[in-house]
Amino acid sequence: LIDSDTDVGLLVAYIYQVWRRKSSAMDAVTHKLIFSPQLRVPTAREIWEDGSLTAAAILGLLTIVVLRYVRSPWRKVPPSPWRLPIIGNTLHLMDKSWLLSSNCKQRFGEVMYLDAAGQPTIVFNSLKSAFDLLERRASNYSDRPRLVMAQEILSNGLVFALMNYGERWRRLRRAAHEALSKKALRNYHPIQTKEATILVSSLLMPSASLYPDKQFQRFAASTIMSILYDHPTMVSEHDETLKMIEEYTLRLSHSAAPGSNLVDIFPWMMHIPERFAKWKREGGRQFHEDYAMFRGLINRVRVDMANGGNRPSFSASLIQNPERNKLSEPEMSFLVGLMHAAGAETTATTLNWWTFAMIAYPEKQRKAQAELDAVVGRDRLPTFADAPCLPYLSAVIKETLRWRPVVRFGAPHAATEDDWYEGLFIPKGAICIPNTWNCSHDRAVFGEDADEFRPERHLDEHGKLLSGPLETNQAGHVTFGFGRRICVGKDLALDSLFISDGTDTVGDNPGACLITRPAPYDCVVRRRFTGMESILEEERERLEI
Ligand code: HEM
Repeated sequence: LIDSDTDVGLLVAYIYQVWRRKSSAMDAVTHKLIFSPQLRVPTAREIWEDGSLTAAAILGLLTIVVLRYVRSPWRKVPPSPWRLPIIGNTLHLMDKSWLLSSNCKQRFGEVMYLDAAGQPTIVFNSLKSAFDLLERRASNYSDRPRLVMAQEILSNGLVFALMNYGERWRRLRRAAHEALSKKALRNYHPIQTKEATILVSSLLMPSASLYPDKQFQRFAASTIMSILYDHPTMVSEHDETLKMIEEYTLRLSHSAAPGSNLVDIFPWMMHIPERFAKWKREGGRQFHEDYAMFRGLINRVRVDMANGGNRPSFSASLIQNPERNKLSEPEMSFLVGLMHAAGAETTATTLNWWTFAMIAYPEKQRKAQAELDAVVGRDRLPTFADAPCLPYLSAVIKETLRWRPVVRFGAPHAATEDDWYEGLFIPKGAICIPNTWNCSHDRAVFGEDADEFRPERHLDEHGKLLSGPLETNQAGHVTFGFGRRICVGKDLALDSLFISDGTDTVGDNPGACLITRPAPYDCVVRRRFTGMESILEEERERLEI
């Protein structure tokens, strides 16, 4: 009979009454509630007039409150900084440099709790905690938090990366996974090789900017557009299609940023009729425009295929398997469109950090060049076939991704059910954010020199690339996220990074930065040996650039 805090409270009140042997009214209450629901419940007036009954009621209520407090799992949420009324820890969440500081981890530990205006939020500050939950208990941590503006209004629920964990996400993930499988990726190697040749040529041009970011942006955007839509190589960043897609990417990332829309803080605003909410009308109009753009791009591939074109592309592989993928037209259009948003900027910024690392650690640059000279020689450009023989270069890429992860905080996951981790309570619906920076600089995993750029940490004593835990999420690939929501374009990104590495770079180190992209730095790109131009020229002719 006694199976809740209320029952215990009632029992305490009843015992008190029996002890006082006074009130028959209290007997009536307990009898009614526990034994015989037909009995009459005393009125509030009767309780009020019977002094000892009032005392019993207060005692019962106090018992319930104390029990609820003592037993509440919320007392066991992870350590948390002080909170302000109403907004809770919102200011802490917005202070990214504080979240990234070692002070934050030292004070609040590996798993930290923040209350974002009533929304429970968990930050994972160590690789172990992020891995234990987001990866090992992935079935409970693969959902995404609700983003009303970015997902519901601007995208009609179609942004795959923001989708709730469920049937639709699974269907889209399977389709994306197949179109980006290792086998499918081989089809894109010629595109990546061609783009890498253009990149190296443009970096070596005397007019090239001192800060190579523009070239990296063009390379990444053009590569991904060719892979997605078989789009012709983009010679400049002023390409019209590219501009439209980049505007979409910007809109999506702005609208998904925390605190940028009132409707995300007060989701009830979603019920305001459109005629009173301009933001809703504008969002709906924008959705239709974006859909028309993405649909138009896919239709171009369809027309090309109907005319006998058989060049591989991400869109073509989705179009070819309509039965298997079971994707509707809007699902397909937004899935392909998202791939650009997710893959272009991330790849370009990683290349920028790679250049920065080569400048800051010239001895590592020399080592990678020595490996290239030994394996590839000086009379041709490296190819994908060389990759297995270039472990040091692969380690350099892994280390770049670890040392300066382009996304300092991984995409937020959400807990589907209440959970316990090492005695700490993680409530259902909590937003779970991996602090990628802290995870990839975790001294418990990477040692005391975690802040150093040291590609050797990914190699064994014979210079071979380590497999096992290092090959999985435990090291270089933390930057790609965790569990079932891990980046679906990871292998494609690694291929693009591999084929575009390997130029000679010197310059000034502006010091470590906290922001995602390095601050502009001076950099000179120069050829390492004579004859380089003619090799590039031959390659350009072969690839018909
Ligand atoms: C260096 C390059 C890249 C980095 C650092 C990166 C990083 C990430 C991260 C951190 C996530 C979130 C994972 C999580 O929720 O735990 C993610 C998800 C995703 N990435 Fe990437 N990414 C890169 C390149 C790419 C490329 C080239 C593509 C597409 C061709 C891509 C497509 C996606 C998609 C679609 C998702 C959403 C997955 C889902 O929610 O199920 N990414 N990426």
